[in-house]
Amino acid sequence: MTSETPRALDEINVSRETDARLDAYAALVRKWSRSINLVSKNDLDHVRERHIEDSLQLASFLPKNRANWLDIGSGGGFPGIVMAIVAREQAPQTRFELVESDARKAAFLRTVIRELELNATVSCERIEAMTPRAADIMSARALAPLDMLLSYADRHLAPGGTCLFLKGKTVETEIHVAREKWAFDLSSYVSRTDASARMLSITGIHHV
Ligand SMILES: C[S@@+](CC[C@H](N)C(=O)[O-])C[C@H]1O[C@@H](n2cnc3c(N)ncnc32)[C@H](O)[C@@H]1O
Repeated sequence: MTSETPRALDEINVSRETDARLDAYAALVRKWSRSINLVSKNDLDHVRERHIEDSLQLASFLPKNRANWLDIGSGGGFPGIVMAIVAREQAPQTRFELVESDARKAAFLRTVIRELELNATVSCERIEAMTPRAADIMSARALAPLDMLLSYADRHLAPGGTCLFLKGKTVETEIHVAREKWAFDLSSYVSRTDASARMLSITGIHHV
């Protein structure tokens, strides 16, 4: 097993305007969930606590300078839309691309981007089929095991770029398996929404 000592994540404060946008986004998730499956039925009354707060943990990694942020397997927009909402005020020079292969979810994401006036686009494609993006930051939540995410990063991350992955309780095993194929620098952070989950920040990815 791997033994990176997880650290604590910084507390995130958002303005009243950003908070209102996050609430408007949660309302859109609930509305569209009547026809498409964006979050589980059990989570519909807890979108803010279970999905938005979890995604918000990446906000302290918003870049200070102009940057391209690639969120893959975005689904209903976690964490990509949440980051684009925070960035609208805190890092407006950051441009987001959300990759989602399901056409109905991609249509939902485009609606949110339009209604909340976000600096983001949606690519309705499979990540494996896309031309390399040279992203400064790549994020993913609940998409694939770490070794697969690193193969996507190897293709789509710019040199010196950073991956931010929200991972559940299998994280230690996933890190162990990934280390058989990949060398990388890892910082691990304890999730504020679930003590057994981790936020991973990964740089310097290359094949072993
Ligand atoms: C389990 S959901 C997670 C969605 C979101 N990230 C979240 O945390 O709620 C995974 C999403 O990734 C999309 N997806 C799965 N494989 C993909 C691929 N290879 N390329 C692009 N999107 C993919 C699916 O359509 C689905 O919406």
